[in-house]
Amino acid sequence: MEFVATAAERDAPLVSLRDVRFAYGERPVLRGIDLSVHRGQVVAIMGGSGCGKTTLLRLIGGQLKASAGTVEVDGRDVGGLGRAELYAMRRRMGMLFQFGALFTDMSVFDNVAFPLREHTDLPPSMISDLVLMKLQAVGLRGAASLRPGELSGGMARRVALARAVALDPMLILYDEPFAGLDPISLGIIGQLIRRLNDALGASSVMVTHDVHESLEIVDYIYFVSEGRIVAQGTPGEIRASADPFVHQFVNAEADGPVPFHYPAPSIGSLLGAGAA
Ligand SMILES: Nc1ncnc2c1ncn2[C@@H]1O[C@H](COP(=O)(O)OP(=O)(O)OP(=O)(O)O)[C@@H](O)[C@H]1O
Repeated sequence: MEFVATAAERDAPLVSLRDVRFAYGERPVLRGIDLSVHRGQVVAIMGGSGCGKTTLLRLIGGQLKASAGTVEVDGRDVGGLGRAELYAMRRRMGMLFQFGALFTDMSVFDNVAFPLREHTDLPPSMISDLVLMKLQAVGLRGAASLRPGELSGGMARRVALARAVALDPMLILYDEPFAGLDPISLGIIGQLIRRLNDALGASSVMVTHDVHESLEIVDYIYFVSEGRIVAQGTPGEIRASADPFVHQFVNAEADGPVPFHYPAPSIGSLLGAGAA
């Protein structure tokens, strides 16, 4: 039977988090997150170190389960999926992990072919065509036979991008896609993230510290602090915002609402503790 999406289903967000809470053991990390990613959008999640951004991506990707609240992707409650359903859902998600994490003992070609070989029964000739198309899309068709060790950091990130979109995902999750890149590579990766998203008709969620690059390419930004969304808006709204949080991020200020120190007892109490 042919499945025809209703207008309401087409307009519903592809990703929807409602009052999501999560703790590692006793330690609460997310304290009630509401967030939506509409179809076709590229959305950035920003926040200080350790505020729970990667945890949010893992919840959307189904690697973690929320302690409370719901995480829906394409109308399905990710936390309620069985193993086989989750596997099928993940096949429709592309993931770019921190620093790309290519397989160093495989060629560029084999790295990009990996998800196709894992998840499909396509014949080698078709896999080859698809891999070369993805490498062409990131400008690296000529580098197919190289090993990751022979690539610059920016090139390696582009290969990781090609691998993340090898299966034409509906949703692409990026964890710090700009980390460690020089300014030119950073611009190239930003443009590729936008272009691949639009060419594939996908949606993207990107965890990043890079506010300036993000403002150039995303449709919407969420700022997370202490487990909550503290600010959100389109790039235009963020640029015009007088919110102290947003201001601290946009201007890369060390002092502001985002604490510099990991929570700890006062140094005075610790220094005094050893005194006789
Ligand atoms: N497996 C784990 N077990 C226990 N605590 C964890 C685990 N993973 C992360 N944490 C803690 O949960 C908090 C949120 O971690 P998370 O990686 O989501 O933050 P982040 O915002 O992505 O940080 P960064 O920007 O520094 O990568 C951190 O304080 C971290 O120490």
